Amino acid sequence: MTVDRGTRPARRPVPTTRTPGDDLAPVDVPEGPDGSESSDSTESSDGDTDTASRPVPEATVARLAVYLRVLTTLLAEGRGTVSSEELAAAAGVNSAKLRKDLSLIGSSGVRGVGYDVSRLVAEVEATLGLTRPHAVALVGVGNLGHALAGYGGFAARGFPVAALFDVDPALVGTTVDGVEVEHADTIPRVCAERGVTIGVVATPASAAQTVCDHLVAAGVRSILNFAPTVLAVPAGVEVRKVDLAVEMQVLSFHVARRHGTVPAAGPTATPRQTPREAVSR
Ligand SMILES: NC(=O)c1ccc[n+]([C@@H]2O[C@H](COP(=O)([O-])OP(=O)(O)OC[C@H]3O[C@@H](n4cnc5c(N)ncnc54)[C@H](O)[C@@H]3O)[C@@H](O)[C@H]2O)c1
Repeated sequence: MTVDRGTRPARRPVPTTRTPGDDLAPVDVPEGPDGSESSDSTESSDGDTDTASRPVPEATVARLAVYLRVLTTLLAEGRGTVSSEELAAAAGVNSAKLRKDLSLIGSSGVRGVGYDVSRLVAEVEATLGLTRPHAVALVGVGNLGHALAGYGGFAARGFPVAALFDVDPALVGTTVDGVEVEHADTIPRVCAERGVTIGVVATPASAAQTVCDHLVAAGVRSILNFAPTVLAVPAGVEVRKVDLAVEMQVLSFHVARRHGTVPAAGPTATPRQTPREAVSR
């Protein structure tokens, strides 16, 4: 899966207050076996005038979102600065990795002081494209969709639910958290009118591609898909697939490995059971 980096806003200039060689300098941290960050791991931001044009690895993007959650809490508490160690601990990563991540977006701390919280929030938000809210349309207001639509945390983090769609006559016309459920036939018109930028698909798999096509036709370029199917989209449209069962399978793998029940070399081992469905992310 890829992350659309083309729309990333230009990085704000960062004052060069860091002392050369201080302990907050970006550190080269080798990444995991997927090698996802290897292409960027040997460069420091020192003297690099092209940080904003370099791709930010997807694993870093995911961690930036976690750092932002911690930072916004600190900001709300009135904190002016935070050390890399404190921020890393709160985010659940090691501090070298955190410094490396932040160096990739051109952020650096000051020795003995740490990072300026409000400036770091602005820099991470700019990198994640969060300088303006993203109107979200959710399609399929069933068990999952209803729960997602009613979760206030999305709006609080810049993703207000602007539209809800379903085809069930019993649902169309009802409201969830003040937003009316409209018929899915109106997706193109309503999404265009409300400037929807993110579509969430929470329909059965059989309806997901059609729904996705309607969202794309309405100009939606980012889709979060909960349905257990792979969606085909044109170039320039990003799809992220969420599958909690896959996450649990990964957890299961780690538990099994800890207990020594997973052979080191999988291909030669006798498979326990073939999964009914292979899900790609
Ligand atoms: N990714 C995950 O971790 C995860 C977890 C739970 C459920 N799911 C998936 O999410 C989807 C929804 O699950 P659920 O339990 O809420 O199902 P549900 O049956 O309760 O809800 C589905 C809703 O989609 C609506 N719908 C059907 N066709 C539609 C269309 N063409 N346009 C608009 N709406 C339409 C239905 O009327 C219904 O309200 C399923 O595909 C399910 O497999 C994924």
